[in-house]
Amino acid sequence: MATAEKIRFERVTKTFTVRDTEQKGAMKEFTAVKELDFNVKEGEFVTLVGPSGCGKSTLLDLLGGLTTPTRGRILIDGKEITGPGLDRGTVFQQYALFPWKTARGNIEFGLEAKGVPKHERKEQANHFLSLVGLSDFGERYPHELSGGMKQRVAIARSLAFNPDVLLMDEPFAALDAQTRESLQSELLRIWQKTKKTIIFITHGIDEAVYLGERVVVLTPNPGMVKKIVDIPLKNRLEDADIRSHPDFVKARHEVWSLLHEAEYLGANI
Ligand SMILES: Nc1ncnc2c1ncn2[C@@H]1O[C@H](COP(=O)(O)OP(=O)(O)OP(=O)(O)O)[C@@H](O)[C@H]1O
Repeated sequence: MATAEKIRFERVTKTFTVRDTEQKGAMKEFTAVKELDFNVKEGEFVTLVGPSGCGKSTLLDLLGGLTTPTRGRILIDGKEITGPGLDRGTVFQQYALFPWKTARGNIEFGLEAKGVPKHERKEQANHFLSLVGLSDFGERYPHELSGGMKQRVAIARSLAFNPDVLLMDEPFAALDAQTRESLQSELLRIWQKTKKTIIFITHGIDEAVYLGERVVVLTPNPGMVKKIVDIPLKNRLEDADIRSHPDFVKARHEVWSLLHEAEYLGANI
């Protein structure tokens, strides 16, 4: 069971300078996320939901070290994030694979950059191809793979870097419903095997509840933590129809209700 603290958001606020549409030529401050203050435990799977524009990607950029907080700080293992690092891997909605490299080549690329010798690269690529169920597809190029397979390669590539934390930005949003469901359970399986800490952004309430041990619900404009909902679901993988289980239905309803409170009126969920 997860115990040690892995990530800590300390009153994190991010503002952007934007054009003031009411005053020609003037600029103003726009607060994307405000006073985020919560912790993620080592090995925990946390999902984040909120309406469009509530700052989910901003939060992930901050975690990835691509931008820095305007106020507050984010700590990983007690150390402040000051930039990108191999301790964090990101999987995006678009597969971002190199089209000129095979599935295996895409996975090996990160290992090569890390200076892993050739024979070890091959072994590790085999391991990760098998982990994502693509042992027979290593020599295929991205255009020869389905959307779900491409996303599996992207996950394998991120895992090959052996990051402590996996950041996932709506990774299954572009997939059809059936492929999405099968990748969700595959991701749970991978998480159980690898024990990574996962931060997963989604628009899907079902997805958030199915995957997350906790769901962080964000408010729109600015993005603040509305509530962190515990999802005490057991047997997610063993129960083929877990989404019909009363505990799932109850948790789903709680998140749904939060996202339909007054401040979300007019927001695009
Ligand atoms: N570089 C930037 N400059 C100015 N404003 C920005 C910048 N990046 C993001 N924003 C604004 O910050 C807010 C949060 O954006 P962000 O992309 O994080 O939202 P999101 O929750 O990921 O949205 P979606 O669910 O639609 O992907 C938005 O209002 C966006 O316009």
